[in-house]
Amino acid sequence: MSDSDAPLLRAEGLVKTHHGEGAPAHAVRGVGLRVTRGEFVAVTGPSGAGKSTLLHLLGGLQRPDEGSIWLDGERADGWSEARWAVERRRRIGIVFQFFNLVSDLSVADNVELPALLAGVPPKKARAGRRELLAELGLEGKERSMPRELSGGEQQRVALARALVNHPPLLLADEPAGSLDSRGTREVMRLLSRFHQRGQTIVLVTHDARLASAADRVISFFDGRIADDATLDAGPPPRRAGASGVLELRD
Ligand SMILES: Nc1ncnc2c1ncn2[C@@H]1O[C@H](COP(=O)(O)OP(=O)(O)OP(=O)(O)O)[C@@H](O)[C@H]1O
Repeated sequence: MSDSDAPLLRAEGLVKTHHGEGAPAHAVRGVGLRVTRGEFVAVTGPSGAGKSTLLHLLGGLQRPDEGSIWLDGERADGWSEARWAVERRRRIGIVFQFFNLVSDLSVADNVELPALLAGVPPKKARAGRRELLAELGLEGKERSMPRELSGGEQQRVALARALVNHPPLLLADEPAGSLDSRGTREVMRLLSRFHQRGQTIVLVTHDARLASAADRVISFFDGRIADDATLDAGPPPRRAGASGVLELRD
């Protein structure tokens, strides 16, 4: 159930300690966060600060030791694995640094899969996949396998897969972390474009340039929020072209 007055995402008092082989890693040490609909929030900070752990908690990929998470006003931290899996198909799209595409499925099948798993009729899933891949400049690559694509192309496929069910929330974990500067610019441009259309985004990155695409930057340090700043709005996100018609800014 959706509560339109609630922030799209809210977390309170999140704590997560990893117990590996060495000393416990106190990755997230008491974090509260609210993300409203339409925001583009970047979480930046040095390596090991706990950014990815935070994102994994917000997407239900890891469980907090303490604290609570609400999605659309609904308490989410008690959800089962199965429920989180359903919600990651419907309401939370995620992109990762290393794309995590299914290597033995074609580009088309990778993108269609979450739609089919969510119960979208095959014809509609196909149409959604076609539209997104065309929009992302991948219409000629539908039958390709992920290994036949460049890193930048694979990340665009991953973005299409994350957005095929039109989730209100997109989480991105270092989406340009394994790309060259051209790929990074492309990811930045695409995230900005989807944000301009109203997509809510939480982006984890240590790349200040990528973070500058966001309208709010949270600095994460040693498992805590050190700073939370709304950036200048800058130029308006849409401008009138020569025809007077509003165009997306690239
Ligand atoms: N699965 C895990 N098991 C044990 N320790 C972990 C695990 N995941 C993360 N850590 C530790 O938790 C701390 C925070 O890691 P995390 O990956 O969240 O930081 P980060 O800010 O995303 O770093 P980076 O920018 O390098 O990805 C680090 O000390 C890391 O070594």
